[in-house]
Amino acid sequence: MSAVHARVEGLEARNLVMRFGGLVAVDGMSLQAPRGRLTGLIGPNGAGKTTTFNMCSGLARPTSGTVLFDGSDVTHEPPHARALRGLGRTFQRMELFDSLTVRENLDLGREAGLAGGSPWRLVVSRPRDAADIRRRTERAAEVCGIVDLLDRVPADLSTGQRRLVELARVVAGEFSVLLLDEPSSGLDGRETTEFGAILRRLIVERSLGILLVEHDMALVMSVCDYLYVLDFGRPIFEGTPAEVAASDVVRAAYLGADGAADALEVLA
Ligand SMILES: Nc1ncnc2c1ncn2[C@@H]1O[C@H](COP(=O)(O)OP(=O)(O)OP(=O)(O)O)[C@@H](O)[C@H]1O
Repeated sequence: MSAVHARVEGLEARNLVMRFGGLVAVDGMSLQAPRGRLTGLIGPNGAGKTTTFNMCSGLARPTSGTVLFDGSDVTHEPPHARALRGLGRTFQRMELFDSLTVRENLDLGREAGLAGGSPWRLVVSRPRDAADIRRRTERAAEVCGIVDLLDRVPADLSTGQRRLVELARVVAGEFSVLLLDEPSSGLDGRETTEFGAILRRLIVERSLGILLVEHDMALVMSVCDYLYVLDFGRPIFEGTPAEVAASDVVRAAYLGADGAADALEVLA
């Protein structure tokens, strides 16, 4: 049987399978994370979200299945090659450089992208590059609301501020699609709301695509346009947050009665 697929501007995964020895961690996952849409990937602990994420970023090679970026097959490309195409990611554990200032951390987001094109550009940087980096760092700091933190060092910042720096660094990289792995972990309620507003701004003002793996259901339900739900490695549901919150399948596997009621309340 042959299916005709329309080209997706952004990230697409088709029928991903990942086996670890006898364990099938992901079993037939397909998803789309196009530009201009905030896409969520949710499910219980151990459902296969991070593994799916790693196959999308290139950190893990699927046992079978295909990953496409802007319509090109990137399944066999390493993460840096995908980054050059416009795919950026953050990690569950923050990886900021505490001895550098926030500005220098943000600069690295863009410098890494430029150097990826040619290693010589790290050694012999052009004046044009320096101006480009400064401009992008400042734009990213602005959209993430951290302009006043640029001269501080991450070691002196709160978890919430560090999360914003981490987001700003990947935004400075000027990627077209961002993979965000539990970006709100460690944030309090107010910080999570602010974080969600920034993600929406990136979607609306910059037309980025975002694929978000996140356990905070209030955040997921309030900011995502579309959700995929995994359970025991299998895709069990996809749809808008309202459809997910109303789904009996998702309620049984993941949200529970209380979680589904909370989700519907967030959406009301
Ligand atoms: N490198 C690995 N080797 C063996 N098993 C693994 C490996 N990575 C993940 N797994 C297993 O694959 C399954 C899916 O794990 P994964 O981390 O993708 O789930 P998750 O949905 O991200 O979970 P969480 O919400 O707890 O982060 C789990 O059973 C996990 O133990």
